[in-house]
Amino acid sequence: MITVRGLARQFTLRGRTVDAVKGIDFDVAAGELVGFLGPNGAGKTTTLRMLTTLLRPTRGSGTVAGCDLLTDPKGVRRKIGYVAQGGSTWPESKVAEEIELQARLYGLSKTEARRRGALLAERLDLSGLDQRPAKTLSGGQRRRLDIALGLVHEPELVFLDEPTSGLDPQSRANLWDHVRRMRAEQGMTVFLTTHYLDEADALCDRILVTDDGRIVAEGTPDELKARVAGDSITVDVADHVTDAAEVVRRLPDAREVTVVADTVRFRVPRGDAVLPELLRALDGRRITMTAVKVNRPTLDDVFLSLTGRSLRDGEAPTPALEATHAA
Ligand SMILES: Nc1ncnc2c1ncn2[C@@H]1O[C@H](COP(=O)(O)OP(=O)(O)OP(=O)(O)O)[C@@H](O)[C@H]1O
Repeated sequence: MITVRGLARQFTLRGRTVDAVKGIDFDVAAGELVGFLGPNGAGKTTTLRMLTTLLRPTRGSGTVAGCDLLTDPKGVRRKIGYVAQGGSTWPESKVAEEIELQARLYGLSKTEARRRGALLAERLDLSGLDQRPAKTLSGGQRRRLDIALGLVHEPELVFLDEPTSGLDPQSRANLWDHVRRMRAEQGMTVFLTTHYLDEADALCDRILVTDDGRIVAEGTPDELKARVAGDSITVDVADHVTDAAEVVRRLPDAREVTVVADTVRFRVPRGDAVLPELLRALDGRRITMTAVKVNRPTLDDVFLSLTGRSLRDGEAPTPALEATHAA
């Protein structure tokens, strides 16, 4: 459904060149729900804008829904749906009017526009709201209306840019249910961008992990997590964090030791087995531990082990201690 080779985009702003996307390759099969996961500025929106023909690539090639990105952009646009970050509703228009108008813009008859509007409203839980002006909807309802507008012409492939950005946890989970159901009922292919780890984990069949304009890993959430062998341990200390990191580095099989503020993080094959020795060693150096946590691998660990940075909070580890291996 999507094939992309060497896709790149450069911007020039006030004499400065930014390589937003640095030559990426990937494929998406029909019916897949694929997530493009990465931190702010990784190049997700730029990639999406190229795939939806809103932005011309500087280099590379691709086909989207069977049409060539460079030579047949109109063909691509006819076959896809695109739900942008900001949405595109008129604040004063009523929900049903908005959906029907969008359907009419795609050339559907009045009757067909009404039929599809009613169907989408029902599928996206908007039926009771069809006479409400868009400006009175909640954030979650608004996003569902945006999705309805992107699906009105029954595309075989839909692009969602950060679909749950700014929503509260309950509305996000609710939107995931809707996306899953729409995909199952309509057999659509879905390609979405997100910087939420839980969203990628819960929703996507496959994830492309991106950073700084490149794809750094891809796989199912489980495959990606399986790459990061072992548990992650986080130790908070009251003081002497550098000494605590030294203690950790001497533990058998400890790796990826990083320090942020008063916290030492590292990875070992079995977290529970190493704790007694860790406690003894810290005690021996008179270092006061204030908290300790043992976690199974997450997608954030995958990102951390690939890039040395956390996707969750953008924090940078202390460079001197980055990825230090046990002596
Ligand atoms: N029109 C533009 N002119 C100059 N630089 C741009 C332009 N659009 C994007 N960039 C730069 O390209 C890089 C990638 O931006 P992009 O918006 O694609 O990232 P993103 O992963 O979607 O981030 P976010 O999650 O914040 O939306 C950033 O450094 C951004 O500042």
